[in-house]
Amino acid sequence: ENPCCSFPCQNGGVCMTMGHDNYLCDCANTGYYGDYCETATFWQGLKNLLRPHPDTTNHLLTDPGYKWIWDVINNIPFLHSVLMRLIYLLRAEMVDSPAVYTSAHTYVTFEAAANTSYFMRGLPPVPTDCPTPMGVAGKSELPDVDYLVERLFRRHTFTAETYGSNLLFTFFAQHFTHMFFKTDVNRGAGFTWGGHGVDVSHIYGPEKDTENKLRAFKDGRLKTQTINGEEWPPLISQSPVKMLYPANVPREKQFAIGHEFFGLLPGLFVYATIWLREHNRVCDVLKSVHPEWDDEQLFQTAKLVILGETIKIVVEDYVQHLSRYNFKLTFEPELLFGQSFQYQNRISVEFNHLYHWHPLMPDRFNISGRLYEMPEFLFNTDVALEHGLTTMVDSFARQPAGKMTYHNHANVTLEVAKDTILQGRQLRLQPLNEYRKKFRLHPHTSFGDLTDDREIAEDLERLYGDIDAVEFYVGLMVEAHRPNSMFGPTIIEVGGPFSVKGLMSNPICSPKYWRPSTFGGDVGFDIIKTASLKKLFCRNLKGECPPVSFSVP
Ligand code: HEM
Ligand SMILES: COC(=O)[C@@H](C)c1ccc(-c2ccccc2)c(F)c1
Repeated sequence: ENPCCSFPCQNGGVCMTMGHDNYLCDCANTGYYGDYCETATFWQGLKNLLRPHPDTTNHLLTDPGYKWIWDVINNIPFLHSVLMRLIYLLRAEMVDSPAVYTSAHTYVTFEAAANTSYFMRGLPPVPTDCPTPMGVAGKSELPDVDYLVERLFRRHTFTAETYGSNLLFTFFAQHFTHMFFKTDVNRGAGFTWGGHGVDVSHIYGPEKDTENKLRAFKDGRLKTQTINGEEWPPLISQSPVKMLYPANVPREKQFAIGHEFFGLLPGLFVYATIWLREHNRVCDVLKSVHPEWDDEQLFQTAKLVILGETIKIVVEDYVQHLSRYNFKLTFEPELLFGQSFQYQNRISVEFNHLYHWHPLMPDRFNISGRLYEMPEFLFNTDVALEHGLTTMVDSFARQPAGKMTYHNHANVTLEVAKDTILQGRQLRLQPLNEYRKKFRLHPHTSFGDLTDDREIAEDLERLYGDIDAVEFYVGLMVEAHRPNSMFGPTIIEVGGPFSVKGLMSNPICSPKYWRPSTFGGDVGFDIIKTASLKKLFCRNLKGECPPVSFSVP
């Protein structure tokens, strides 16, 4: 058997087989040494002393008892900037850049860096010639997936998200992440057809041809149609882009949106419409300042402003909400100028899997008193037009999201959960505990340490046999949440680095882009710097603006 199957090398050391029975741990550039890279060098030891355990950091940042400290720090610009820069750098450094692994190789390849059809891998696949599917731990067979989904995921009664997250949050998560989580099902789970970052392809299309079909080619604007006095996305008859609708949706009810899958839910349609209106609004603002500009310059510049607004809102509204930090998170690319930072990103398959937040979805939707069961809501292209956008937003703002935990998958999403586990097996993802170690968390020592539900702990023990054999997605879904947190520690400590790196490594954050002239002067730059979720909606809705935020009012 392959001696690297037990993942013997610690602290980022690389396991290299030496003949059929031996191995070597390559500790180069890790700050550690020894047979297993287990001993810290002097400087690494010092750094380790200065860096509190992630659970401690999270506690300090989220526990209400310390809120007053952060209220002070948030108002001391110098101190706030130092800490914000630290978060950027400490999170981003945990993400390999350039990418080193693909799902097809257990060793470093140039292909990993060069071939963007691959999702990146945070950890290489489990070698194929190992005693068990998870390396050496656990049984020779992994648990039956159907049993796992029924036993762990099926929702019995809806559990609301602890801190009041609403459906605006749920649909924002789905809408935003589908911009870069685009598994190329034809090639397999390790492949993507997406663009590896915040490229706003979900608004403008995945490539130039779609973008050209969505454009009006007048004043920089995107095509719209007016229905009941409101602007909406065009129909595919006006913009013949590829859209995935089921056969029961007639063509004259099929809308043209930047992402082919966004006919799936009215929540995605609402966000697509809001961003479409915002793009056209920005074009009008830019045109008033630059009457000399042609359609192309107005379009390209508005697109850059929309991209900037997206990252601003994701950092300061969305991640601020889900991290539950009392420290104010800010989008300030200038903090990284002069630092060693790579403005490049690669989406990893582990980030994709950990972001399968289907439990956030309710079983039915309450649109101003009218209840829609899931089957009636899916691919429904009438509901938003019937109620009007303002009512849709108001209803989503008031409806609670589901909690990201076990026994909370709506029926219609059970199949997806099953798919995710199967894909994890196909991709030979390493056990949850190996990811915890890579992201500086202690490995779980027992099933009781992993989940707070005793019956599930006993059941998983019987199924997996060893805590070191628990699979990635299954482990994430049952993991006990941290106090004051929406998720388990592994989702936060693994998702955090991928999220922060993906946001701050965007080209517009680099010194050559991040300046007024890129965005049409201060007018465009200020739209980005003052963007917020509330403004995004309230500037683009008719009538009185609903209570827009990511929490129920
Ligand atoms: C009723 C609501 C939803 C339905 C019916 C649904 C359905 C699906 C389906 C059918 C897939 C493809 C599954 C596969 O074959 O791999 C998928 C993928 C995915 N879903 Fe959902 N989903 C819903 C809500 C959400 C939400 C709220 C999120 C939150 C982030 C989310 C995140 C994802 C992600 C990250 C993927 C992987 C996409 C890819 O790699 O191509 N989904 N979903
Ligand atoms: C991890 O600490 C951080 O850096 C904070 C700011 C942070 C950042 C990002 C996330 C995050 C995790 C999973 C998916 C999306 C975002 C998160 F949960 C926390």
